[in-house]
Amino acid sequence: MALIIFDLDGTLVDSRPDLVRTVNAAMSEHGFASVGPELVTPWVGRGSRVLLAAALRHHGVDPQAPGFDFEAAFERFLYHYGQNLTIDTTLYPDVSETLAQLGEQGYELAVCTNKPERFVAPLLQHFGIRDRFGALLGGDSLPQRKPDPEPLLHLARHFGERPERCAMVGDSRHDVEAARGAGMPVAGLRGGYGSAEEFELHPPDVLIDTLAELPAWLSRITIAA
Ligand SMILES: O=C(O)COP(=O)(O)O
Ligand SMILES: [Mg+2]
Repeated sequence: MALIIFDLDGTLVDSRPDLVRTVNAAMSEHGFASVGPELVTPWVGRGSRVLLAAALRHHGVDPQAPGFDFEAAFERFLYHYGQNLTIDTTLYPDVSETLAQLGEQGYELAVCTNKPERFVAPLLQHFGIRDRFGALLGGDSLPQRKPDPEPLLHLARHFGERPERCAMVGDSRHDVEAARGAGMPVAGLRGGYGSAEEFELHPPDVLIDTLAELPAWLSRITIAA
């Protein structure tokens, strides 16, 4: 048995439109105008606090300024996040089929995302793929989050697997860095939220354009179920 760990945003789902909605709804409470996906996308990937802080900085607010109540702003941000979770978010092509195929092949599957934990199961449930995964980790589930390797190592321990018998699949450098730190092979999905240059600087073991390419890669490396 082997474990495949999936990133969520930019890997299983394209949540960009709803993340833009969330940012804009939260910023409108501070009186700021809407911004587009080209600005918001690079802010995503290191968790919601980093996303909110980037949005505030863009609008000229120092999130660490002594007079600014970041925790209150974050609570409102999470409220809007929950309200805008599945409006325009889509499942990427081939995701359902590939997860089903990998499950049938005997792989354990898990999600490791920097998205807040409370939104992970509802989002997967919305697309009917929640039950494919034996474990879900969000960005606030542990003290560490990607690119720290600990969440991946935590999942490996949870399933009783050695890291070299696990694999990571993600769309950003944070996924590659976390996998490298954990000693796990990693597949990089092109076309997610990470830029092409990111994968040049942080190359995964394989670059794929769709999850449908995963089973062939997995059968080539040594973690075969
Ligand atoms: O919420 C984020 O920062 C990104 O989440 P991801 O780790 O699923 O890409
Ligand atoms: Mg991602």
